[in-house]
Amino acid sequence: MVSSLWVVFSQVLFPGLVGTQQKGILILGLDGAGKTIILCKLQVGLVVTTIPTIGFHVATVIYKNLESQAWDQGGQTNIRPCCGIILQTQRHAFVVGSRVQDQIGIPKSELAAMVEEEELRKAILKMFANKQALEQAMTPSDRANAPGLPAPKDQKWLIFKI
Ligand SMILES: Nc1nc2c(ncn2[C@@H]2O[C@H](COP(=O)(O)OP(=O)(O)OP(=O)(O)O)[C@@H](O)[C@H]2O)c(=O)[nH]1
Ligand SMILES: [Mg+2]
Repeated sequence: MVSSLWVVFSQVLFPGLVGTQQKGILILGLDGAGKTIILCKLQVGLVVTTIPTIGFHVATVIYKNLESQAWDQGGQTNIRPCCGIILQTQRHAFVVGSRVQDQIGIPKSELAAMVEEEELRKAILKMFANKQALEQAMTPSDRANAPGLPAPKDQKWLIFKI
């Protein structure tokens, strides 16, 4: 069963999709942000117990006219070796936790490394502020303005709560 999260996720990443399409998604973010849970929820509609991802976790999600291969990169994994995958992947989602303590560890270097790639300079970065159901969660706009998330130069970016 595909969850309503996938409807949000796919519409944010691929607005106005027409006809049957195959698309790739790369999910990046700090360790513990909730990337693997999101991918499992997208894939099987269930919230599962996770362990930290070492390397990549790859899953195919099929919903209506969209078949997507999603790459979930462990937050402790160096971004550089995966640049080839980044460049082949049509869309990129950056997940941040929305609790104050999620700012510790700062995704700045990860994000900076990503947007520094020449091919991604003109990309629109879609960021997902996760853990919104928690009482102490910051709003997406507070999260976007919080320390540690640089406003990338010349980079349009959008933030969505999940
Ligand atoms: N309350 C709450 N907890 C969440 C949410 N998403 C993830 N978590 C918790 O955050 C922890 C880490 O989730 P993961 O999905 O494993 O995080 P990850 O981003 O894949 O982490 P790495 O694989 O280390 O990069 C788990 O204990 C989850 O239960 C959420 O939306 N709400
Ligand atoms: Mg993981």
